[in-house]
Amino acid sequence: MEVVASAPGKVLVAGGYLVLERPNAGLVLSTSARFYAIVRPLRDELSHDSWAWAWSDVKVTSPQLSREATYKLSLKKSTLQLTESANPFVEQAVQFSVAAAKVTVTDKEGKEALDKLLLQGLHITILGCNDFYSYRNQIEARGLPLTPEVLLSLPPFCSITFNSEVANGTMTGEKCKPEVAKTGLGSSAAMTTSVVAALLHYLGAVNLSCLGQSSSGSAAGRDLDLLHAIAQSAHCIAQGKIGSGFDVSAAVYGSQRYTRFSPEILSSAQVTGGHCMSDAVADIVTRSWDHEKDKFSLPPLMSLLLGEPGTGGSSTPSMVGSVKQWQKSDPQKSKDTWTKLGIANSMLENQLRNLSKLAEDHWEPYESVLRSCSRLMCSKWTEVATSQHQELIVRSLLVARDAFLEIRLHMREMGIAAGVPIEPESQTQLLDATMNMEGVLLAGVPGAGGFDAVFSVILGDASDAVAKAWTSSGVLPLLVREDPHGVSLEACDPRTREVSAAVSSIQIN
Ligand SMILES: Nc1ncnc2c1ncn2[C@@H]1O[C@H](COP(=O)(O)OP(=O)(O)O)[C@@H](O)[C@H]1O
Ligand SMILES: C[C@@](O)(CCOP(=O)(O)OP(=O)(O)O)CC(=O)O
Repeated sequence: MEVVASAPGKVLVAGGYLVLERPNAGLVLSTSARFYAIVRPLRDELSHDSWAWAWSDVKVTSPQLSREATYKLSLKKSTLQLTESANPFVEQAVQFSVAAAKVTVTDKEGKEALDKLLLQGLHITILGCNDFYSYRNQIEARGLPLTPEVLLSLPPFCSITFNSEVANGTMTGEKCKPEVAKTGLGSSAAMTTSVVAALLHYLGAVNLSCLGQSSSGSAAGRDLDLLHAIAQSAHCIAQGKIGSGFDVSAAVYGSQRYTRFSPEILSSAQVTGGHCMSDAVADIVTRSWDHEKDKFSLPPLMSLLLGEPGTGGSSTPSMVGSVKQWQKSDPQKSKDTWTKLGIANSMLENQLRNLSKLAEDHWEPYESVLRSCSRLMCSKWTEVATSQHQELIVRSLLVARDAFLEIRLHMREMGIAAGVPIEPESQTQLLDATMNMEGVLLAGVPGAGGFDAVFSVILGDASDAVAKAWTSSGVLPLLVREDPHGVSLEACDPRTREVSAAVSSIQIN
């Protein structure tokens, strides 16, 4: 038996920093970039004395990193014997998932099957879509143009390039491993979630075959909540800190309006540091997880485009630290900025929701006015509204833009006050220029901000023109798009799918 599960990467379009504190919300879009985890047994046959084994084996294969790690798994404690950690996210995902399966699979038949699967050993293969990684340097080094077509020509699940050691801390005298050059889509959250999903399904703790019918309270909804609790815990322990968790939530449930869980939920898992797995997991699964994930995605005929300006990387934890420091040192001003940001975030959300509703209720006028606006700069949008509904639609588009400009303004203010480059000048120029292009609704820095990436929300078919304009100004347009689906059970190894797609395209040609 083989189980393949996948989970998406994310883009936080609004709510950066604020989402760290309940009850502020973040608007997060999940993407077409996915991590895949494949779980199969290490051995098919078990010897007659296997029932007495205290240990089984786990092998983790990462073809893109040309890495293979093997571990001994304690069947009693659900812990891996670690001499040197190779991939803390996967290691924690394995420990938490095995412990969760033991805690939740309680029927006799299920337990017997679980024991057998564990004795057979676990072989986990991990694959991340190219969209998670930055290829900008190699493209430039080869003198190729910064176009999506060049990215498309890369083989799927390419080997991963590392940032140069100089860029990664050796200058400060620390000896550290080279870091993967990333695009900022939340690789650790998508990877952890895919591994937890594949393992929990493989071990019989959840059934991911009927995810289509998930709603809160349904069996599929409860399975997703268990998967979320385990993935979130494993992710926090591996990361050594508790962030807002919007990345894991998007990897599990897809695009959403997210309000964080209370960090106290993870206090016992944190105290044990993941060493006494069964106690930690028994505690985690009985806690009442209070994160909120309301349905939210882009209205129809709007698409998400990401670009890599390639001016360097930013460190989210240190930016968060500086913002928190500023909150302490200037409580009055920071509260004021956060209140304004909160209002603007809600305004943006409400307008996007309003547009989705208008599309649902008045599809024809919606479609025609969005198509017209997609060919014009925003200053001309009001001119093309020819009915009352279209006027409402255009008004809503313009209010959404204004709310977003307000968000950018206060994020910049916050960056200046905290002394961190949340929307640095080079990004401001690019974003202003982008927001003035035909058919562009929004352009901003995702998540914590910084130099690494920009996103844009674009009407109708205007994305190609924006991508071309970005290419000519040295910004690499990425292939990734919004895809509201969260975690998913896959029919097969994605590499075989890519091969059959390639074969069929050869036959067609
Ligand atoms: N394709 C892959 N296969 C296996 N491990 C991967 C792969 N891509 C990334 N990783 C690992 O995932 C982790 C990503 O962590 P991090 O850099 O903190 O990610 P992020 O900031 O994107 O969440 C690293 O430990 C890295 O080695
Ligand atoms: C500041 C934040 O609110 C948003 C950070 O968003 P990013 O998308 O920038 O995240 P990373 O992938 O961790 O770099 C921190 C948080 O919510 O945890």
